[in-house]
Amino acid sequence: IMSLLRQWSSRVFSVELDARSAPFYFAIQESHRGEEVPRLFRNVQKYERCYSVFVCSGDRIQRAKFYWELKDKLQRALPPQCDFLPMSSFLPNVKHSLMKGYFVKDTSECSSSTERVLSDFIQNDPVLVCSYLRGEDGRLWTQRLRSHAESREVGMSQEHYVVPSEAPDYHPSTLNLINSDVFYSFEEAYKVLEKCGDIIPESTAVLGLVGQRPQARHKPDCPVIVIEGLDATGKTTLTESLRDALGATLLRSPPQCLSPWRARFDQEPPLIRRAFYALGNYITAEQIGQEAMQTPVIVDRFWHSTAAYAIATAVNGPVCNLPSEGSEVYCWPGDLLQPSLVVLLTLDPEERRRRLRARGQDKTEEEQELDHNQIFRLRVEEAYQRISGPACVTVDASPSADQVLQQVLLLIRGKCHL
Ligand SMILES: Nc1ncnc2c1ncn2[C@@H]1O[C@H](COP(=O)(O)OP(=O)(O)O)[C@@H](O)[C@H]1O
Ligand SMILES: Nc1ccn([C@H]2C[C@H](O)[C@@H](COP(=O)(O)OP(=O)(O)O)O2)c(=O)n1
Repeated sequence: IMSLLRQWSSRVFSVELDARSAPFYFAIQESHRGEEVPRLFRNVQKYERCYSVFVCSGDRIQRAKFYWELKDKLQRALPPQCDFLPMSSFLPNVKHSLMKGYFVKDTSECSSSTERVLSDFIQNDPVLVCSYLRGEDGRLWTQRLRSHAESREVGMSQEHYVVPSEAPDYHPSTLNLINSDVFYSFEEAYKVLEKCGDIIPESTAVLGLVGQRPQARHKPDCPVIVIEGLDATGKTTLTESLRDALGATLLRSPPQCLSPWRARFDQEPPLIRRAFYALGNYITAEQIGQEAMQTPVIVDRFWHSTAAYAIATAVNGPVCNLPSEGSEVYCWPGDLLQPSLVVLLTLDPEERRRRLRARGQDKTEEEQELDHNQIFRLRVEEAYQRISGPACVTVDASPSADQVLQQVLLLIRGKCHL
């Protein structure tokens, strides 16, 4: 926390207004050089007060857990007139420098209850709280940092001016992706679940199924074909037909043996949830290695799904916020079995919705969000297509099931000499 406070004034702050617009960026500095007030603050009404709350200490599991619960905690404790916007603090373009929090706009008539709640948070929780204060002339804004450690930190109780800042080259939410949202080795994912043992007892059972480390990666004897795509694009239909047409073995990721724990890990923050899915791929890889000694193997979802959903969830806003094409974020893990072919089924949103309705099944929360949030769906699809080593081959899934099957069989025969 001390080193964090030392570099506080080099940090940039961003506040997300909604999924479609660019965030507001601002910085803080000791003296004012006549800069304009950032737009975020120009919109603040006279009677509103603003704060930000960041999670600042604990190990990374504790920080992830605390941030995951923070909005609910704040919402329960603060007056109902408070609005919350997702906020970040980061060192521009410096990996792993992202801290997450919330920007709170308080429109209640009296500030005392909000102040009391925030003081309690500062005393009892691993948070840093900033208050934003409007200067006498109504134009300048200052940020005052308050934390449990403040009394011990010289200089941090002083106020800093809030000034506009340019958008960084990399969207802040891309800074912490590696080994927090997407895992590039068995070891990194394993470590996360190992550290969760005391707070999530189910982790131990999962680690028991995973084994110690993946077998040395060797090229399977028979072709391994992965089918990817959003929910209801026709993966189940196609993978079952491929199994029958090729006399293949059908596997899926996460594997069947993890299904008792999937719902449990779906409730956890991304760090833990994504580590669970990453380990699922290594279990499936083990099964693929076994089966592909005898028959071709068809796999329903694999690493493309794990990485694409993780990246698209971690990065907010329009597709241009994603890490650019060619970024290391899209590279296949060095220790994970590589399929011979990955097919991505795509479908226009209207037809996908029709198939979802026709199936009439319950959807995962994330899939419901896909329905509501067109931009999220676009991010997932774009991330799918940026992953390399192996890259996916896109197939339009709107023709009849048999036509899609024939098209994919052609691809397989071309690529895998079956
Ligand atoms: N090519 C297709 N044309 C029309 N309907 C399809 C096609 N493929 C699948 N379906 C139907 O769409 C729904 C979703 O397909 P499914 O294979 O379960 O998708 P997923 O496994 O990707 O979620 C099912 O009701 C299925 O019968
Ligand atoms: N190999 C996999 C498979 C799924 N996931 C994650 C990605 C999404 O959060 C969900 C999507 O799973 P969902 O159950 O909706 O998909 P299906 O209905 O099985 O097609 O699972 C993953 O991370 N890695």
